Amino acid sequence: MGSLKIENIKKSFGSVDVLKGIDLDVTDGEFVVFVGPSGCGKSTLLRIIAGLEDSTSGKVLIDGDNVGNVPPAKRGIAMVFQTYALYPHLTVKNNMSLGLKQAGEPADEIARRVGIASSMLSLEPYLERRPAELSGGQRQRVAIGRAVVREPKLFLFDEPLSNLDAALRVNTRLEIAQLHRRLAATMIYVTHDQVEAMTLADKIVVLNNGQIEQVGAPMELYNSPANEFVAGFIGSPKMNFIDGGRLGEAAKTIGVRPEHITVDRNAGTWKGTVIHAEHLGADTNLYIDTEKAGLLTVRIFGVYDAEPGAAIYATPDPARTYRFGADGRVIR
Ligand SMILES: Nc1ncnc2c1ncn2[C@@H]1O[C@H](COP(=O)(O)OP(=O)(O)OP(=O)(O)O)[C@@H](O)[C@H]1O
Repeated sequence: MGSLKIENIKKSFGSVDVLKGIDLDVTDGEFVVFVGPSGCGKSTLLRIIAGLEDSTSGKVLIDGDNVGNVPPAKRGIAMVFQTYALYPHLTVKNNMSLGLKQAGEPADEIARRVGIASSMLSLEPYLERRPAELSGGQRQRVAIGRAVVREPKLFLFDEPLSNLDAALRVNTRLEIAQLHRRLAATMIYVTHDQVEAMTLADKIVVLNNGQIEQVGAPMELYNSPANEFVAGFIGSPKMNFIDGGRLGEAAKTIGVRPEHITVDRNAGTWKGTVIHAEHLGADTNLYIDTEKAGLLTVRIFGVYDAEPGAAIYATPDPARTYRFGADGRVIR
């Protein structure tokens, strides 16, 4: 079991309110990702769940028990950090077993759990190596393995992939997704990378400035963002925001994603000029300066040849256009 409930968690550092009342329910087995811009309070919230930081007020309940006075080691959680935090003088095997030895687990049980974890994470060839003899991706797998052997109620990941290069990030992301499926464990994962959030999460919690902006399944946030912040944060390239006044609309802002605009050389809604084309192979990102709607990013599937300076028309899909009020909330 590994359910988590967070009730009205607030945290201030001196006069700075870093978390302003967070409520959240995580059910057993769920993969929940905290995402948000730098400094929004993601790591602080994770550290409060782990017990590494005290909240100023509010409650954390794990499997229904208030863990306010329970030290980190007794909360049934295992945490994986960005920096791996491995012991440099211990072998991979001993890095993974140390916590269990300290907890007094019998040797055969330790061997069994290390065996399972190292096979799951393809670490068998490296068990006798020290961290310095491993690549960054392998080190992070050891750190994850060390968490797995503890069989925790809750896994907490604090930006575990951010020190890896792009290719390794994709591989390790896949491994974490598979691990979640195999263990059916509850995982809480912090990242500022919205692609990681979209691909891993059952449920995404979008944080901004110490508050939750929206909680929902990845496609729910993509299709039905509650407000301008979430609309702009989820999706890449970012949603285009156009001043409603420019378009003669009552809404303060009109939003349309780059992939929901089509282009044509001869006719369309907004006449403009190609500023730049980015050829990504599978898609093309076009930057178009339009008279009516200003600068737009348009994502076209496939190759699209467009010379800077060429005249072009952009047409938004009216069914995929969002309207936001002065308070930033979506108008339905
Ligand atoms: N010990 C501390 N003392 C004072 N301020 C702190 C402390 N720890 C964090 N903060 C501040 O709290 C805010 C939230 O920090 P936190 O690390 O939770 O953000 P984050 O969303 O995880 O950011 P990042 O993505 O950059 O890691 C920041 O403004 C940070 O400067």
